[in-house]
Amino acid sequence: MRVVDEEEELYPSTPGKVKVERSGAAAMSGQLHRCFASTGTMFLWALLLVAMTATYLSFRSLADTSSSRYFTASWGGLHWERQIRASASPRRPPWSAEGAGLSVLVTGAAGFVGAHCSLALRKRGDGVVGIDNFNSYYDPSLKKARRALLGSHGVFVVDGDINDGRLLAKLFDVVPFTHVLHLAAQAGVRYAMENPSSYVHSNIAGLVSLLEACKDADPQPAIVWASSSSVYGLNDLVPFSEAHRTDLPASLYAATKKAGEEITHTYNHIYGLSVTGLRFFTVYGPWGRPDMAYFFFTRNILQGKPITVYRGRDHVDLARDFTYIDDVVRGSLAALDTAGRSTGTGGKKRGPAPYRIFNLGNTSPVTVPTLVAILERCLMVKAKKHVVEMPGNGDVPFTHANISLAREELGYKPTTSLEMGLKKFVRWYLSYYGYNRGTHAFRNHL
Ligand SMILES: O=C(O)[C@H]1O[C@H](OP(=O)(O)OP(=O)(O)OC[C@H]2O[C@@H](n3ccc(=O)[nH]c3=O)[C@H](O)[C@@H]2O)[C@H](O)[C@@H](O)[C@@H]1O
Repeated sequence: MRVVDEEEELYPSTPGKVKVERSGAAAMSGQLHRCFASTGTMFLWALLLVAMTATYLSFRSLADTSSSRYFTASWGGLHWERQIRASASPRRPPWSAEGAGLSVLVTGAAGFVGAHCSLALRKRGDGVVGIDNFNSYYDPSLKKARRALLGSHGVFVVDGDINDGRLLAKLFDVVPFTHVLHLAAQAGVRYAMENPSSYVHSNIAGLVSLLEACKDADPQPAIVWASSSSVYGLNDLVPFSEAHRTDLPASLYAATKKAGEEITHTYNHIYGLSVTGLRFFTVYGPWGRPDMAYFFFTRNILQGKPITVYRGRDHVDLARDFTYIDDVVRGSLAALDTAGRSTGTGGKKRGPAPYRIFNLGNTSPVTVPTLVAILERCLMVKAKKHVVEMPGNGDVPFTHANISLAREELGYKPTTSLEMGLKKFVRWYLSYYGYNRGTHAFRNHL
């Protein structure tokens, strides 16, 4: 009885397959027992039963070792492969001014930065395939809307998890991706105290699973991935430069991003994978993440609900180097364009490959009260502010990027002020969610 219970837990979405075989085998043995009573025949059938049980057990262990829960995944098949190939094919000829198009696997493609980057790549003629697990960290309907937008531009997004090694291997089998833009992650600084294991699942285990697939792929892709400004942690030298220490994380989120930098370094060192880590600084904009302050402040202000504004020690305001999505997209695409090749084949390094890290910030920090004041102006509604001392929840008092390195090597040059970017965000927010009261006034105002 207990065995069956455990199985139900193991195969929650496929109760039929394995159990049917087993109960089928048991029923069959009963019938056989009645029909063939002679000892010799019984012995033969007993042997057959043992063989069947052995086959079943080896199938089960295979299922276990290859992450059985993915056996039911809705991917695979000729039609699916055709969709993947079509989506991955660059649409600009190799002799075009920009050169041959890239073929990019974007993880977290239904996420905020992932959707914007996928769209930008597609628009300039690169091939893009997305993968996203559509988890419910925030409203999955927003992720699905982003996927629909991508679909309307010919970008196919696979519904799957980067921890599914079989799926990743299949994708690399079907398409020789030139690049991977790895943006799938468990984001959010403060949520790490609520659900620490989700950070390990996505940012550590998921990253390793992806790197394993990349190192085995032939050709190996170049990897550009999202690290975070949070790796600077308690570093108090400003502006934050790539040369500063990053061994003082203030949150588990930051620690997993820092670990990601070390893990990618290992794969670069052992397998010759070309790696570029981008330290994003509080990225915001249209189609953004509802868990971020600017987003839910907007919602609460419009709904007349209070917002909590954290303040640092000695009444010092918190500040962030808020960076507009379009600037980050330009930096990310430049990172893909300048990424040198991976050098390994057959899982073996054939020579040194590039390992790079860049800050992608705005270089002009803004305090949280100023962020609120800008939103109040955009929304023409006064916020109900509730100012509290910053709780010990992983937040750092300020961030400020030095972007010299990205400017030199990527030509990165952010051009959007927080005022301008928030205007665009609010315009999108109102058009996406609709807001009956005074929508027209807002439209004219923006
Ligand atoms: O730069 C980064 O690397 C990180 O930027 C953001 O993290 P964070 O800067 O904390 O962004 P928000 O959660 O939007 O918070 C912005 C500011 O508002 C403050 N805040 C947040 C929430 C709140 O209720 N009240 C409040 O004052 C925070 O303390 C922080 O100073 C993202 O959420 C992370 O995923 C990302 O990695």
